[in-house]
Amino acid sequence: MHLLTTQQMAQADQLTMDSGLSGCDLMQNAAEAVASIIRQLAGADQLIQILCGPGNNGGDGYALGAILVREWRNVEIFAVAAPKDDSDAAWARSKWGKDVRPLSEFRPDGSAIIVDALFGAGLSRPLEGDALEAVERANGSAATIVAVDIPSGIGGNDGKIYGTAIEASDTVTFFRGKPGHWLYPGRGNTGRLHVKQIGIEERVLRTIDSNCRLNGPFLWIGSLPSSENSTHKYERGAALIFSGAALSTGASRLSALAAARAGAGAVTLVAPPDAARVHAAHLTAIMVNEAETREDALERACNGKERAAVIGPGYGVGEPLKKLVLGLLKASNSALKTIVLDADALTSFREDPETLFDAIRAGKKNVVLTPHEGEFSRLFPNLAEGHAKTEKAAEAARRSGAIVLLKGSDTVIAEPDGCIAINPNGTPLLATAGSGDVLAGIIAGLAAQNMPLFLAACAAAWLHAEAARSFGRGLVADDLPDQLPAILESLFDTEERGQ
Ligand SMILES: NC(=O)C1=CN([C@@H]2O[C@H](COP(=O)(O)OP(=O)(O)OC[C@H]3O[C@@H](n4cnc5c(N)ncnc54)[C@H](O)[C@@H]3O)[C@@H](O)[C@H]2O)[C@@H](O)CC1
Ligand SMILES: [K+]
Repeated sequence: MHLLTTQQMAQADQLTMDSGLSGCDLMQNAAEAVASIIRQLAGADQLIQILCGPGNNGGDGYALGAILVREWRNVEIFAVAAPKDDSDAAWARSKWGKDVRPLSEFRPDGSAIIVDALFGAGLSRPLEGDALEAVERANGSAATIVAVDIPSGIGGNDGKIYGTAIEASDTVTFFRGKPGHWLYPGRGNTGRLHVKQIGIEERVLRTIDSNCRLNGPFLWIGSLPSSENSTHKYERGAALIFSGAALSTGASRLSALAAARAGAGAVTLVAPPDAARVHAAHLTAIMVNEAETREDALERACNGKERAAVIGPGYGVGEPLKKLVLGLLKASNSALKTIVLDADALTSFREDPETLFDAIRAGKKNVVLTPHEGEFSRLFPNLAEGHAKTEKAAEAARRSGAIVLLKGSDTVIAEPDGCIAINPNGTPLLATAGSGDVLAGIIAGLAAQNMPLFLAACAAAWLHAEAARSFGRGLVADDLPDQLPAILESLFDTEERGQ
C-alpha cells in the first residue's frame, strides 16, 4: 500500500477537487468516516469532546460534531481559534452552529471520548500555549482519544513529535496512510489506524509521484521463491556465509541457518580451520569449508556456485575484513551476484565509508547494507540527525549505491532509485543478540533463489518480525530460523487461495 506525504495528500485532495468533488464534500465524507469509528467506540450516552484547530482538520471536527448531534449524542466543541472566513472549515463550523468554547476551558471528562481535530496535515510548528496544554490534559486523562487524520503534534512525513503530541487509541485517516503513522514515535501515538475512503479515486496515484510503501506480503508475494520447479539444490539457489574466528562462530551460523530456512538449497560456511571445526560440531545440513587465509576465502567465494553471500556477522572489525569486502565487490566473472554486508563489515568502514561506496558503485554486485542506527551513524555521520528515517535511508541508498535496510522497530528499506518501504510488524522481541545475523541470512537465502533484491530485503524484514511474533516471549535468535517454514507455508497457502 502506498503511503503519502502531507504534500502528496494535499495533491490528492486537489486532484479530486479539480475533477468535481468540492472540499466541503471531502470534509463531510471525512467526518462521516470518523463518525463511523465513534459509533463503534462510544456508548449512546457517552460525552464526545471535540477539540478543533483553525484549519481543515478542525473543519473535520465541526462537521463530525454536526453529524453526532443529529444522532442525539452529547457533544462539546472547544476551539483554539476560529477558521478563516469562507474556508471549508468555516462552512463546517456553520453547520455545527452551536456553542464553541475556547480551548483554554477544555477539561477532559475521564469517561468521555475526546476527538483530536486540532492539527493534521497542516502542522507547521511545535505545539505551544493552549493547544499544548489541551493535548497534555487529554493525554493525562482516562478518556479514549480518537485522532482525526493524525495525532496532533506528530509530523505526517517523519513521525516526530513537535512540542507534544496526542496519544490516540485510534486514528482515522483518509485515502492512504502517511509515513508519520508508521515511523516511531508517531506510530506509538497513532494507536489503531483506520484508513477510510472519502471519494478520492485510486487513479490520482498515477499522477502523484509516491515512492513510499508499507511493507507486507502484498508487495512481494508474487516474487517469493517457490522451490516447486527446482530439482537440484544448486538450482534452487546456494548461499555462502563468511565466518569469523573460532570463538565467534555463532553469528555466522545463525545467518547460515536462516538462509537455509528461507529456502536456499545449499548453504556453505567458509571459515578459518579452527572455526570450521567448531561449526562442524554444531551443524549437519549446512556445509563447512575451510579457508586458511583471507585470499583462500575470497577465491572460494569467487569460484563457487553461490549467488548470494553474507559477510560481517561475528567476523571481527578491521583491515582484513575491509580487504575481503573490497575483494568480493571487485570480483567479476563469478556466480556471486548479491552481497549482504552486515555488522562488522559495516563498522570496518567507519573511518572511510567512501571507499566502500566507491567500490559498490564501481562493482557489478547487488549489495544490501543492513545497519542499525549506531552503524548507520558511523557510515553516514551527516545523515544521522534531523531527517525523517525514510529520507535518511533513501539518501544513504542513493549515496552508497546499495539497498539500505535501516533496522529498528520501524525498519525502513530503501533503494538507490528512491523507492522506500516501511516495515509495519516490528516487535521489541527482536531486540535480542543475534537477531540481525538471522535477518542478513534471510535476505541472502531469498536472493540466492533469485528473488529481486529490494523485494528480498522487504520480505526478509517482514518474515523476520513475523518469526519473532510467532515464537513470542522468551525468544532467542536461535529460535527465529525454525519459525520461517510455517510462515512461508501459510503465505503460499494464502496466495493459492487467492487472498
Ligand atoms: N479539503 C481537503 O483538503 C481535506 C482536508 N482534510 C483535513 O484537512 C487537514 C489538513 O488541513 P489544513 O491544510 O487546513 O491543515 P490543518 O488543519 O492540519 O492545520 C493548519 C492550520 O493550523 C495552523 N497551525 C499549524 N501548526 C500549528 C501549531 N503548531 N500551532 C498553532 N497553529 C498551527 C496553521 O497556521 C493553519 O491555520 C487534514 O489533516 C484533514 O484532516 C479532510 O477534510 C479531507 C479533505
Ligand atoms: K489531529
